[in-house]
Amino acid sequence: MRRSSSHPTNTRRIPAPPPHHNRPLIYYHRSSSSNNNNNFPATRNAHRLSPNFIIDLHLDPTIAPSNKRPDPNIVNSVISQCKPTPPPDRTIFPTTTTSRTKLTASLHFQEWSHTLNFMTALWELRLRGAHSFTPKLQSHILVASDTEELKRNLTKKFSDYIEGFIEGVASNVNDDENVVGRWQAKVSEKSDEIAKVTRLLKGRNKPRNFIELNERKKGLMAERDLIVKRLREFRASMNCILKYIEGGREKEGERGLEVFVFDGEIDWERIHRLVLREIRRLVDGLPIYAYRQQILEMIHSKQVMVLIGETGSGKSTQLVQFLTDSGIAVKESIVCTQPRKIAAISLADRVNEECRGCYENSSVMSYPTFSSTQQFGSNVIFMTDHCLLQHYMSDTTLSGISCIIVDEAHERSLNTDLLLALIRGLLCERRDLRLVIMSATADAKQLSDYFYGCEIFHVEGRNFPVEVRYTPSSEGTAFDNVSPYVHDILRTTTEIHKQESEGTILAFLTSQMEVEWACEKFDAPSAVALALHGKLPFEEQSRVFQDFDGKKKSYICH
Ligand SMILES: Nc1ncnc2c1ncn2[C@@H]1O[C@H](COP(=O)(O)OP(=O)(O)OP(=O)(O)O)[C@@H](O)[C@H]1O
Repeated sequence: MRRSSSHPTNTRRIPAPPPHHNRPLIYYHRSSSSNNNNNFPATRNAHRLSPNFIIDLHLDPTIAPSNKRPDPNIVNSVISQCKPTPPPDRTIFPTTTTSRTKLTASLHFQEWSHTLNFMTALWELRLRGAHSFTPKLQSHILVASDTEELKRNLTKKFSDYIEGFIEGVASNVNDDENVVGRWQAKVSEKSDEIAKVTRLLKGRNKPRNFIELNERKKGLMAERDLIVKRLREFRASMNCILKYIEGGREKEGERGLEVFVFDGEIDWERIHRLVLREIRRLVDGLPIYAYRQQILEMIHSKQVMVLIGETGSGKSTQLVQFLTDSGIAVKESIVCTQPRKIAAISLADRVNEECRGCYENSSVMSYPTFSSTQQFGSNVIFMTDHCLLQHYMSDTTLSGISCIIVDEAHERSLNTDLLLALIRGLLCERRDLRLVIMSATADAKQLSDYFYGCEIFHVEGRNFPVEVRYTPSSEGTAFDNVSPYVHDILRTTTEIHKQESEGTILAFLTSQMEVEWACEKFDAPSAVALALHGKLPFEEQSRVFQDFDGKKKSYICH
């Protein structure tokens, strides 16, 4: 039978804890140079007890800048919100924060029941968005049933939280978080519109109106289908997490390929990050998200596939994450090649940002240039196709790689084509190696024919309204040694910046000289012009990602 809150079997029992305080006692760790090297103020030593349990509160260093000492008031406010749970016997704030994960405070307890309540309350508050600390338990008295009890409590909290999202009811999530509810409302809205258009189609229409209405209906149905698919993906992922934390419980319906493969003890911090990333994916609504399970099923069952999706559909940033989550990179790396260094670096940065806390540190890397010392130790590596070719030269089996994604295949550069030809030869030798050829516009049939008639998967994209504006050309011939059209582009770019309060402009010119001239002449107080062409050194190219005091940007490209 479950024993009461104390631990009668504890032979190291120390003096009884002080009565519970209304407010926690607060101590600061002293530096090691202090005369009193026991870390507690001498006057308080009477209260000092070796704690049976410690809850360390860690803060993600990416949330709190590393040079800033955590504010004790924030911790105290969190502690006060954990009421009616008894507060810790002692709270200690470290004075230095050098670790990668910031230790913000240590909460000391003597009683297991108080520790359990506190841990549960802390996680509940975090799930409600009240704080960003990760509570980590240190137990000086190891009792197996304690661990089980804590796991049961946290499983219940997390299950309620996740089920709140799945159902799309705001019982456990607030209105802002009720993203499923909002998308479901959108599905109903689209269905109503479809019904309205269907009624109009049944009436008398001129042929032109009929065609327009029919097109509108098709568009609405495609939009609704995409939302329904995204919701299905979201539920599949949430069910997968639920199944894991609840120890293999099958959820009714919606069984498909496991989108997450879990291993070992539950890491609650990671689970929370995964849930938050799924919510973000649902909110962002990238088209590829709607096809995640279909794509994964194809990649897991076939060795090669061609993936075609419109620009911005999420191919480069999402596919590597889907594959990592589904377990393809457990032992070996997924390599995604890019034709340009800047793309390899910026994609790695972006993916790292999106999946912060979902994988181990250094799980996503970029190798923009080749080095013979490079290892395939990360889950995902973005590299230039040239870099992968160099690796092939030193190891023609490409050991350490489980999946190669050749991105931007339509560019058909010498490196890309050579790489594809070499991988084609390797596929017969390494039956475990998978290849995905990705592009927005490549000739999919040609690529499929070359790769033994492999499957082609199309990701239907989102359409955005495009407004075409014609600018009357400047009269006369070239002046200032540049063509009149460059003056026109400069004038139009400046005008758009004056009219629009936000947004970035991409302008394409035909030579490096024109780009440099345009950047020099660009003059709009609220914006900066940044050159982007292949001959720029990498540091200069990277300027496009910098922030210029919140000013809008124009990328003048060649
Ligand atoms: N560095 C970034 N900063 C902000 N948003 C980004 C960044 N990179 C990508 N995104 C967002 O992610 C979305 C998907 O980008 P991604 O590169 O995965 O698309 P894609 O289908 O590979 O496009 P393309 O065919 O042009 O390579 C973009 O529409 C954009 O909203």
